[in-house]
Amino acid sequence: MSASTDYPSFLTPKVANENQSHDAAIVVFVLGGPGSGKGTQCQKIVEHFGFTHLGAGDLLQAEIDSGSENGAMIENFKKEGKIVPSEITVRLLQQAMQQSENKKFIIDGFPRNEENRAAFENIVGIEPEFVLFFECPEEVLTKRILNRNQGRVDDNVHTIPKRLKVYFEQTLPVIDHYSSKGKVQKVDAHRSVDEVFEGVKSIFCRLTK
Ligand SMILES: Nc1ncnc2c1ncn2[C@@H]1O[C@H](COP(=O)(O)OP(=O)(O)OP(=O)(O)O)[C@@H](O)[C@H]1O
Ligand SMILES: Nc1ccn([C@H]2C[C@H](O)[C@@H](COP(=O)(O)O)O2)c(=O)n1
Ligand SMILES: [Mg+2]
Repeated sequence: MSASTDYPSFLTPKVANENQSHDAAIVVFVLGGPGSGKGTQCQKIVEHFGFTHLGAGDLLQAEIDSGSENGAMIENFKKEGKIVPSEITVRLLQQAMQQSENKKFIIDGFPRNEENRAAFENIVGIEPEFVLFFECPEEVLTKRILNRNQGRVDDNVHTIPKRLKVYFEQTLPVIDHYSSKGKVQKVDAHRSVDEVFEGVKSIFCRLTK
């Protein structure tokens, strides 16, 4: 799969159920622990497969930066490693999807908990095509985050354990949910960026058959 115009067949818009029209969006959720490489790999997926990348955390950060009325509350949740109320995050995702001319989205860092998942289902009404899951040991996650150096308010020894706790207690059950529906595509993320992307590519290519 080389050019971004060379889309695999599963990306062709289709009618998933009676509530979805022919031009319904295609959604892939991207999950994994904090620092597992979701954002890094999403950039590469965009380049190779022509998706639009929507980072839930990035959209929330943009709300903070814009000085919106919810900004201070969102920043507090982020500092404490907590999940922002789903209605806010889902509305931001929905707006970004509606404003995009693309209909193929990788949604990174979402759904982080059961409330996120239910809100997306109720408000947006689209089931993910599949869920890409980056699996990585906890100690590697911590090292990567502490080395990230991007000035994030949550990349510190106070917040990292809280983020990991939320991941294990709230996000893994969401992954289990999709796993029980046969929708999870797991990738070993404890390898180099290029090796991880080889795994990602093979998943996209396999799903075209
Ligand atoms: N395969 C890899 N090997 C080593 N370092 C990596 C790898 N993938 C990403 N990194 C680095 O690890 C850090 C975290 O990566 P990234 O920001 O992509 O993770 P993330 O899953 O989006 O994290 P978060 O959930 O906190 O947003 C970055 O500094 C990135 O450059
Ligand atoms: N579905 C989401 C995604 C993110 N957040 C908040 C809490 C996270 O710690 C922070 C950063 O997200 P990341 O960039 O690590 O994906 O944003 C949330 O509340 N709900
Ligand atoms: Mg990220």
